Amino acid sequence: MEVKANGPNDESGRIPDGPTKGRIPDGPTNPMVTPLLTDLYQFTMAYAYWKAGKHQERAVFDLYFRKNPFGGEYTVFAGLEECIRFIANFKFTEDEISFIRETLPGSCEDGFCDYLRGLDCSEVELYAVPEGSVVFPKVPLLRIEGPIAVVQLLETPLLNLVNYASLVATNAARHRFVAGKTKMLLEFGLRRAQGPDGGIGASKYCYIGGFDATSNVAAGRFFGIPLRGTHSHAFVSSYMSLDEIVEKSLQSSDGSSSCEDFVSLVQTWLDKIKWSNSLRGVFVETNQSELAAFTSYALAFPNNFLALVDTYDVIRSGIPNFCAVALALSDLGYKAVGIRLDSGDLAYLSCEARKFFCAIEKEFGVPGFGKTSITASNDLNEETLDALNKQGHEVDAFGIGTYLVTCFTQAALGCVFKLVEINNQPRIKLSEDVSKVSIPCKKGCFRLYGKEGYPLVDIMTGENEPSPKVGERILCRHPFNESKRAYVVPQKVEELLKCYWPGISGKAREDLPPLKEIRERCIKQLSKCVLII
Ligand SMILES: Nc1ncnc2c1ncn2[C@@H]1O[C@H](COP(=O)(O)OP(=O)(O)OP(=O)(O)O)[C@@H](O)[C@H]1O
Ligand SMILES: O=P(O)(O)OC[C@H]1O[C@H](OP(=O)(O)OP(=O)(O)O)[C@H](O)[C@@H]1O
Ligand SMILES: O=C(O)c1cccnc1
Ligand SMILES: [Mg+2]
Repeated sequence: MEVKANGPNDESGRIPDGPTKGRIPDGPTNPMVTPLLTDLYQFTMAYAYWKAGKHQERAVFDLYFRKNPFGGEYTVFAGLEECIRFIANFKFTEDEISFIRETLPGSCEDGFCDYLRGLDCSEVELYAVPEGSVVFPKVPLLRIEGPIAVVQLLETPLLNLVNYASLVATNAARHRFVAGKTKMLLEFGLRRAQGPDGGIGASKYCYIGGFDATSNVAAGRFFGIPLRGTHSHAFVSSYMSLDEIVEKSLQSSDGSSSCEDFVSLVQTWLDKIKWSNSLRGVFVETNQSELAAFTSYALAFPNNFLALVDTYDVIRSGIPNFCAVALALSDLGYKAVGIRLDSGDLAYLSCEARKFFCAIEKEFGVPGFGKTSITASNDLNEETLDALNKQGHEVDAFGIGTYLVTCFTQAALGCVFKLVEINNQPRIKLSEDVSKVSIPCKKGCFRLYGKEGYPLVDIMTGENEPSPKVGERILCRHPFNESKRAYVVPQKVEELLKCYWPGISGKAREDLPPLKEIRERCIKQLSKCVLII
């Protein structure tokens, strides 16, 4: 079979949405993902297998995790597309083979280099749970079967591609759960992420986990994730006074007229607000450099005016200044987007901002002004979101960075890759810690659904055991806890492991869906699971 070298199929170099049926998937998104992105011991074992003439023995490995992260009850599986891109394009370059020859401790026979030269994943079969699925401990996310030496080489990269992806997608899903369905969630983590791949991966997998958009421009381009952003404190503090604004004219939104001095219009509005019945006394003099920054930003983006209002004083300066600019825009037919709060008591300030907006709507008869959007950011995480909910707040969108992308509360998911069968013989890894004992045999994995269409339980069966059947009672036993067992009569049985890489077996291959579909799967599954947790 023909296997393509790393790199996208698309000649423009763009990463397309997802490979179509029958086509060799493009190479990994990150060009550092090569056959050398593995641990040295995979190569020493591969060499020893080869030397012993054992390398072609057919092995089955399961990739799974042992415990849900963040002390939670579920995990979102992510990273599959990158795994398939990797194995579909698995091929050593001459340079890589030379490096391995020099690197292996002691001697490395030429025959092994010839073996590596001819190696690809055509004899490998990879079955997986669809990406974006809600998954549970011990049930394989991937089942990889093939000649033991090559599958051994895949262990580390597959774990690398699945572990963080699933962890951060789960973290995103948890933030979504606390924030609620109606809030806009923005991933702002690139500056705090663990390097470029951590940043790109976080943006992609937080989107799968239910975030709406990212500030990461590269991720927007690679994956088509919606891009959103505001501006920073630097933009505000870079201005000194309104005199700095030289080009003051602004056309109305329908192009029918032009305001020659938008700055004066803003000042007039600020005065009107200051002396209005309902807002008189709320503020005295606002910060004029902040007003200059807002005015200037509005002149640049009259259709997308969003202001960061906490550089000096949110209530006495930021909000009145924002409203003056927004009302001036409104005179010209534009609708301001909203504000961002990045410090202080976000619950209190968001409520005060909402009151101010509602007062403006009433006072000046601007329909919809009370609903002006409020974005909050600054070290947000599950706990702070929960605290804000409990206090009551008026935030419409949350921008979340550090805690989300670094998975601050749990460093790794802890997926493992275990040999469960070789030459059709089961294999087990024993441990004093019973939760670490591997579950032997090549398995079938099924999700059983109840009457209302809700998932009840995931069950693993030996490959040669009969599969669960709709309407037939089946005993489901916990693998390590004898007392946990239940009879289930499934109303629907879903086979969890699907063939994503058939090698040369001739089996049908599942399509890799576009990112949006993966995200929809995740959101749909979580809406069913979280109800019953
Ligand atoms: N009402 C609230 N309830 C619970 N946590 C909140 C609330 N408002 C803000 N927070 C959180 O409290 C923390 C405040 O942090 P910190 O004191 O470092 O920031 P700040 O002083 O407001 O802003 P900065 O230092 O960035 O100017 C942040 O994690 C923020 O998300
Ligand atoms: O707080 P996070 O969840 O990581 O979200 C991203 C943060 O990045 C930006 O500012 P930055 O933190 O760089 O500067 P600041 O702390 O002065 O706001 C932004 O204003 C957020 O505060
Ligand atoms: O656009 C923003 O407001 C933004 C982007 C990244 C980090 N903090 C904020
Ligand atoms: Mg910050």
